[in-house]
Amino acid sequence: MQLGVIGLGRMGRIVVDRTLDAGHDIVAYDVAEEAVESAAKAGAEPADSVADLAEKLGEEKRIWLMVPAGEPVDAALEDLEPYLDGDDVVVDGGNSYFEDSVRRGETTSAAYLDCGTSGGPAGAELGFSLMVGGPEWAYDELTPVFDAVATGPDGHDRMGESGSGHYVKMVHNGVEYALMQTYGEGFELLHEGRYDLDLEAVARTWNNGAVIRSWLLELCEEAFREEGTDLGDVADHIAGGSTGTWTVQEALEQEVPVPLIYEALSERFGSRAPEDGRFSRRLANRLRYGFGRHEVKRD
Ligand SMILES: NC(=O)C1=CN([C@@H]2O[C@H](COP(=O)(O)OP(=O)(O)OC[C@H]3O[C@@H](n4cnc5c(N)ncnc54)[C@H](O)[C@@H]3O)[C@@H](O)[C@H]2O)C=CC1
Ligand SMILES: O=C(CO)[C@H](O)[C@H](O)COP(=O)(O)O
Repeated sequence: MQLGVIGLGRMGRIVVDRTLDAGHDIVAYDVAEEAVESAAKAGAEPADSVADLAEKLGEEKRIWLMVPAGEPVDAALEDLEPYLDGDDVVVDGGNSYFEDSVRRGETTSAAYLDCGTSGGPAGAELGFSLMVGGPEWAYDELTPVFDAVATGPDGHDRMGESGSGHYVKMVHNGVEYALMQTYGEGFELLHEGRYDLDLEAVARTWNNGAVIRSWLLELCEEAFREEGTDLGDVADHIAGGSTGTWTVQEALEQEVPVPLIYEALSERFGSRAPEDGRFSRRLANRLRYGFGRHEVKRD
């Protein structure tokens, strides 16, 4: 299949590499020229604008957006719109707000798939977990691409109608915040508590057979190994927060209690006020590098 990929950063580049490896033909565009050059070196056909990308694609266009959520998605869709019709398919693989995706599904001429993507740059070799919303025929049509980008056929599924993919990913991120918070609290107690513990050894032991083993706990182990058991100069500051905020807003609207997700979100907001460093938040700061290659804020 021929696929256009717009947005060649940490995540989009993985979409390019994995689909090329699976034998698909890629046309690649990014506002950053060096990202396009690098994708071309890997085997993609370079495009120098969204219009150029659309013109290089055949009659039935299949396009994957992997740009930051919000205005960049609308900008790319506006440039694509003159080239699209109902036989085309556009996938938004970023962390877009689900109501934006519903709106875009209604206003874009192509079939629109909202695709929640999990696994992060650190999971590139394994492939991603993909949560897809939108028209069934478009999901079926893109299945060979989803097979390549995901861990395999079990790593993606159609969640339901338009918006449902990004809705599921939003809640996934709320869970991610709460898990990070609870690991942080446990390790903070162990760090401040009565024994002089090697936290890398604790995490490694837990990761081998314990009930609470997980990929995030493996990333805790990696953080202690690379930063030291006291996390060295990792700052008490957690960035991000948009998907967690949407999760809490939606929970309030649905009258579903989500106290753990709310507490995790408020810890992030609290971390941005000047105060004494909190160990749990410093660990969360470092874990975001582990799974997302987000910048580690340092003192
Ligand atoms: N990094 C992560 O762990 C994950 C990120 N995501 C989501 O995936 C999307 C992309 O994230 P990353 O790759 O991490 O971001 P990134 O910042 O590494 O890459 C974004 C790329 O989009 C390009 N870009 C921005 N505006 C553009 C436009 N109008 N036209 C063409 N290119 C444009 C930038 O030059 C950059 O190369 C975001 O929505 C993010 O929330 C989803 C899951 C995990
Ligand atoms: O979706 C992701 C992981 O699943 C991204 O890494 C996202 O950036 C995480 O959210 P935040 O930036 O609010 O920590």
